[in-house]
Amino acid sequence: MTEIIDGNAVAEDVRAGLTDAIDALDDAGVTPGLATVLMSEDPASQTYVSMKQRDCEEVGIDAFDYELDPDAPAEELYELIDDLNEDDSVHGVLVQMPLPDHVDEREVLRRIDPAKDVDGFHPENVGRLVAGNPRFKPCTPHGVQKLLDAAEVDTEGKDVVIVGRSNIVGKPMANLLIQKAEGGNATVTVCHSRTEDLAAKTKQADVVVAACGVPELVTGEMLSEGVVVIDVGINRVDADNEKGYELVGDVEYDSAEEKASAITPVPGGVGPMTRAMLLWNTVKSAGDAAGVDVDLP
Ligand SMILES: Nc1nc2c(c(=O)[nH]1)N[C@@H](CN(C=O)c1ccc(C(=O)N[C@@H](CCC(=O)O)C(=O)O)cc1)CN2
Repeated sequence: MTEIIDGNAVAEDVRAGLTDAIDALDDAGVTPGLATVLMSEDPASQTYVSMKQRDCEEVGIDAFDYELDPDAPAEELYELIDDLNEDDSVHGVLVQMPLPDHVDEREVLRRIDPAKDVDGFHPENVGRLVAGNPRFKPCTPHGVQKLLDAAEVDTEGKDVVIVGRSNIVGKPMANLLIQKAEGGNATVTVCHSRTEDLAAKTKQADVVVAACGVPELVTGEMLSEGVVVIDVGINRVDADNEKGYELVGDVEYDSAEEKASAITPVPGGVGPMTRAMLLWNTVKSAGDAAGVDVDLP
């Protein structure tokens, strides 16, 4: 029997577990605040940002929403970040990716105060993660860790194959999984578009994390019996329904499920965890700023 790892349920547990920390901060006169910055008309990005704002309101985090015209000069975004860095009611600054081509993503990430970088993308925070001393774990890989814990998947000594080498998922995921403390003690292989014979790599894996952004790239044929499959992909593909699209992962679900001992669905797998861990990081940031020792789930 394959276990379907329910990301909505695990995310709900994380949100419920944050209540004590938010109450403790409230007792200290602090309300955690998250600023989201959207500079895109991409419908998926707009959906994710509204979901993040709704999540904040649900748990008692102040959501400050900023939308910039995608054609606005990059300086407008840089100045907004500078202002948010100075604002004491803001504990987390999130700039939704991807950004328009004329904006220098590296400059944006460098500009965010590392103490408010709840995405964990600032070079200082990337360095801390690689060194095994993370301030903020990036939300998606952190969410994947929580899903593995919830499904009681122990990665210690296991072969984990990550398909995808993005800065948002593949690279930080690999760094977390190889670590001892709060990591996974796993043997990690990172595959990408130039990997020769991808199936040979995925077939020898105990756990496959698919995060390449290619719809249904990983099929059951490429997996071994009993594998744990974590599907990070969320691709909108054209469909003859009301929305005009459906969401599919980077894994071909039906064939993979036949082989897997546990698998995450799309939607309802990793996506909700990305959002839950953003709340987690924002509450941590507020605690750090206020010098309040909060108990995080
Ligand atoms: N600044 C950031 N930008 C982006 C990140 C990020 O972590 N920080 N990650 C991705 C997308 N992402 C977060 O913004 C994200 C993706 C998916 C979901 C989600 O809840 N998905 C739902 C389905 C939602 C839908 O109906 O479309 C699910 O999988 O069940 C949340 C966040 C890129 N940018």
